[in-house]
Amino acid sequence: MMDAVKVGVLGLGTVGAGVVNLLARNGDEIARRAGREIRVTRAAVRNLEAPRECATADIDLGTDCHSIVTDPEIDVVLELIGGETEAYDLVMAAIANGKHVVTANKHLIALHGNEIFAAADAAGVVVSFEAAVAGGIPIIKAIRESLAANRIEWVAGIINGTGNFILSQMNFEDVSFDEALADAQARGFAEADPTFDVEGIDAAHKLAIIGSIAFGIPLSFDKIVTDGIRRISADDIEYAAELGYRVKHLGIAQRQPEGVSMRVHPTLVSERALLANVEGEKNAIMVYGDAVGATAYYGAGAGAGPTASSVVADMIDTARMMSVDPAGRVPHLAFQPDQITAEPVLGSEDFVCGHYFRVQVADQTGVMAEVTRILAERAIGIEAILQKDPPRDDEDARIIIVTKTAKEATLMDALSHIVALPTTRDGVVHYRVAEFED
Ligand SMILES: NC(=O)c1ccc[n+]([C@@H]2O[C@H](COP(=O)([O-])OP(=O)(O)OC[C@H]3O[C@@H](n4cnc5c(N)ncnc54)[C@H](O)[C@@H]3O)[C@@H](O)[C@H]2O)c1
Ligand SMILES: N[C@@H](CCO)C(=O)O
Ligand code: NA
Repeated sequence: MMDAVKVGVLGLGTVGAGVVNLLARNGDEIARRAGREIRVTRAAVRNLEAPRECATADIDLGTDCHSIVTDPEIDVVLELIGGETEAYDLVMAAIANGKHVVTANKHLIALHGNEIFAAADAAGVVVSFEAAVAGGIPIIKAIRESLAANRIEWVAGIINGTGNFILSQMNFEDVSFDEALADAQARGFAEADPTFDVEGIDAAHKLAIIGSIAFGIPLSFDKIVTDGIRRISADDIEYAAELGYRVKHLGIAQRQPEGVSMRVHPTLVSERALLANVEGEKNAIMVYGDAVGATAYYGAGAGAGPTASSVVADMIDTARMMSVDPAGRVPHLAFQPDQITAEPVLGSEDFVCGHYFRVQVADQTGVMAEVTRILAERAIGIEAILQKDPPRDDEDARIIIVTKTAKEATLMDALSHIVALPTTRDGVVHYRVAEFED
């Protein structure tokens, strides 16, 4: 066997400790797969006295990340400190020093990946990031390699475990949003700053990576339409259920007639669809390729073991292709770097999908006819209608409508006219609807 691959780890928290433990447990078998031992020789931590979830007796432990990324003895750097600025400086320094890098940091890759991969290509090193999207689910490898023969039409998934956990708790356990979030934090799924989970930012980081490797476009985090789960009400979850839908928080990257749409938002999904039935902190992603059709990937999107599973798989890949001519390696963003082309990324006004909306109106004859006339004038078809009494008010009625596919700008124009009717009492609640072929 060849010499051991020497690994320096930055950050020994949940994922870092998970990696050390996994290598300790399965190291022999991993070496049989990789063709050489993968050995963590150094690690940098913030506080040497803090308790660790892994054994460190065989690791040279220090507090200076920079001395690891510049150490001539280190072959591969694992960036597991998280965050944006410091991680960026360390990863760029590691690349400049000829190190291969493995990271679980979606924030870093989504915002700085274009620059990081260009630097890595120029230096002849590899930066791997399977753990950054959907933790233990091998979705990067699936899209980048296994589906490489396809023109990918769309990818849709539950890619934030915390958000899905909160929605499931609200749905089945009848707990409040804040209780469910506190539970997710206690269980260790939530980001250090949980607004990243709740506002959809974490999912948008992951979707930027998915969209890029699916369509061969640059990472475009700033163009993703992003909406979180805070505004989802128990009433709408109930009305949606009556109409045969579940409200899920999805990331969707889709080819549309005028470009690609990339969006993260609460979405009504048919209760029969696979994605509607993914509960708790689990992640699931569907990828539709023109040759293969719809494919689905399900599993743990977070946690020490699942995330370490992807980090170590990337280390095995790295160990195998360290000796391979860089031109023969799998490109970072799935397409050859000179073949990545910027396609128009659509704004929400250009999205074409079904829509759910709820509006409160005076409970009088003719009001429903007015609302449906406004939709018909714009050729917006109706899929389903529900009328409900609002809580604590018997003079009003709530109208809930699910439309057929319509351009969002057209729907918004209709809603502005509906809001302007003298019989409309209250603002409009609006969600997008998706139908996925399983
Ligand atoms: N935990 C998960 O389930 C999960 C899943 C997928 C991806 N990730 C990503 O993996 C990365 C690590 O996440 P985590 O959950 O292990 O976080 P964590 O907070 O448990 O661990 C990070 C560790 O890095 C240390 N650290 C921070 N700055 C440092 C520095 N300058 N020098 C030395 N040590 C430093 C912290 O003290 C901490 O122990 C993040 O990018 C995260 O988004 C985590
Ligand atoms: N906070 C993230 C962790 C995994 O990326 C989630 O809940 O999915
Ligand atoms: Na993954």
